Amino acid sequence: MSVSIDFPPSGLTARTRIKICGLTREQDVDKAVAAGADAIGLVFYARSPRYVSLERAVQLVRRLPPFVTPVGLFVNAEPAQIAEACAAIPTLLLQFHGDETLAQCEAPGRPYLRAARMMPGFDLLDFAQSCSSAQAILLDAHVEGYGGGGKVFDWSLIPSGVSRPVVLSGGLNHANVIDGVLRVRPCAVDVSSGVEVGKGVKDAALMRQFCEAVREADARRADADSGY
Ligand SMILES: O=C(O)c1ccccc1N[C@@H]1O[C@H](COP(=O)(O)O)[C@@H](O)[C@H]1O
Repeated sequence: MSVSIDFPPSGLTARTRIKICGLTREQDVDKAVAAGADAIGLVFYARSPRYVSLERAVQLVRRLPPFVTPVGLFVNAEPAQIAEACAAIPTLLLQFHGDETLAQCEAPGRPYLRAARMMPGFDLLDFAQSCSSAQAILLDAHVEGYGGGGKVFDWSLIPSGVSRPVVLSGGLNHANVIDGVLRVRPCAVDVSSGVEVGKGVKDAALMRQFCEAVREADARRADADSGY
């Protein structure tokens, strides 16, 4: 039986969720949670400078309180690697950031985010239609090496009427995220480079400033929506 999930239009989203990605150290997990992250990203892509082994990821996930979601980021991974991660971390939400097919995204049987690498000419409407089982489409800049490049893409490339909720990503930081939330109205934002002092090394103050900026954007958005 196929199940279709109805999602709230972005205007009804109570608050913009925050994912902080590329964590490699316990102290950064604690600080991300304290700053207000709803999700933390664990990069299982071996070519990334933010790569964590599964053993390390399990240690990091143990730090999480209830209701903070661990997200496993994969780039063209072998099914066995994904299955092993799902078994070791039962609450893992999957993020596919490579060239995975729909069948490969659905095979683990877990909720997943599908990354779209935005560039002029990319048909996001068609892409979202083809990922109908994705919990959300994560919009990132098209960069060499698949992602985590700290590059902002042209938000005017996002058409209206995308058929899945969107997560805004790509070069976000505390200075530009308010504009991003107000313009794109995503269900969530995702940041990595913009809260780092070194690859995989996060900064407590930058994470806090980022989360505060998102809350500020939500307040402005609520005011705008209520006609203040
Ligand atoms: O973080 C990485 O190293 C990475 C590697 C391969 C694919 C994606 C990766 N990170 C994701 O990229 C986006 C944007 O990150 P940034 O804020 O521009 O640095 C984000 O979704 C990360 O999860």
